[in-house]
Amino acid sequence: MTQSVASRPPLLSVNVNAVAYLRNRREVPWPDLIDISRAILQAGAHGITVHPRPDERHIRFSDLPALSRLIAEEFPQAEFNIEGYPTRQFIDLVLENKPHQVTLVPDTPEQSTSDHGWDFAADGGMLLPIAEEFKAAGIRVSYFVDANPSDPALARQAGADRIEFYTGPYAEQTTPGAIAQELGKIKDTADAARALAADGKGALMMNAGHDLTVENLPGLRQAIPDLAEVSIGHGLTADALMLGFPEAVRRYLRVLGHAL
Ligand SMILES: CC(=O)[C@@H](O)[C@H](O)COP(=O)(O)O
Ligand SMILES: NCC(=O)COP(=O)(O)O
Repeated sequence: MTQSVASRPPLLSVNVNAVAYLRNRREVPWPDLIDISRAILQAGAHGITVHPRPDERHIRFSDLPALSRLIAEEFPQAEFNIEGYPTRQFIDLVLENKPHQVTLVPDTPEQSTSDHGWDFAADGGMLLPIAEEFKAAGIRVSYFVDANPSDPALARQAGADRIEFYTGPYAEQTTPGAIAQELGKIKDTADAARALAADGKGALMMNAGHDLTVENLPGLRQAIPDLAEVSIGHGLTADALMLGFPEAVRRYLRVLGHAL
């Protein structure tokens, strides 16, 4: 995962929360999170994302060691990304399971899904020592952000290696004007992130995720040609119910511009 980003399409990290959610409907071990993650990576996805929540309604804390082992032992080129709100319990869980990347998300425990990025003016001071703790353990730190041009600089001050655009507001638009307006905000924020390269600390790389689909990915790619990575769960899993995971992964890889 060390290639220059400008030279290649965004990497695809598949969020397997929805698979765990389905498994948890019953006291049975299927669908098997590890078998499905293996199939996703064998089909060419570049990584696996999980977002354990405090109530363990989908990913259980006990899922993390086996996922971490799967990637380390069978797919050493792939990336493991753990997302979540940095309580002490979450921080320790991440440090124990050593993902390549942690994505810090400002979700409260009762939220049904993620619906906003960080307010760095309020939370930046709390986040910086947490980012430093992860970085000292060799874990890259990404922050979930809204499309707001003042946020990349604040994210960097809070210790970000990367930002992840919260793409929900773009994905939910249905008219060309509203879509263009959201993409305009994303482009302006991406410009602000790129401009930080001039500060001598290197570029702040950009990820994106939330409600991305084969339909809305092309617009996002045009807005951020140097997007490093997308994490996709709900839409890809919905497609996989029709196509199977390997074919759904290949479909997303093609849309992202990867040659298969
Ligand atoms: C940060 C983000 O947008 C995703 O992680 C999303 O929150 C997935 O979580 P759920 O699967 O619980 O909706
Ligand atoms: N980081 C965003 C993510 O993992 C995917 O979320 P979604 O595709 O399930 O909305």
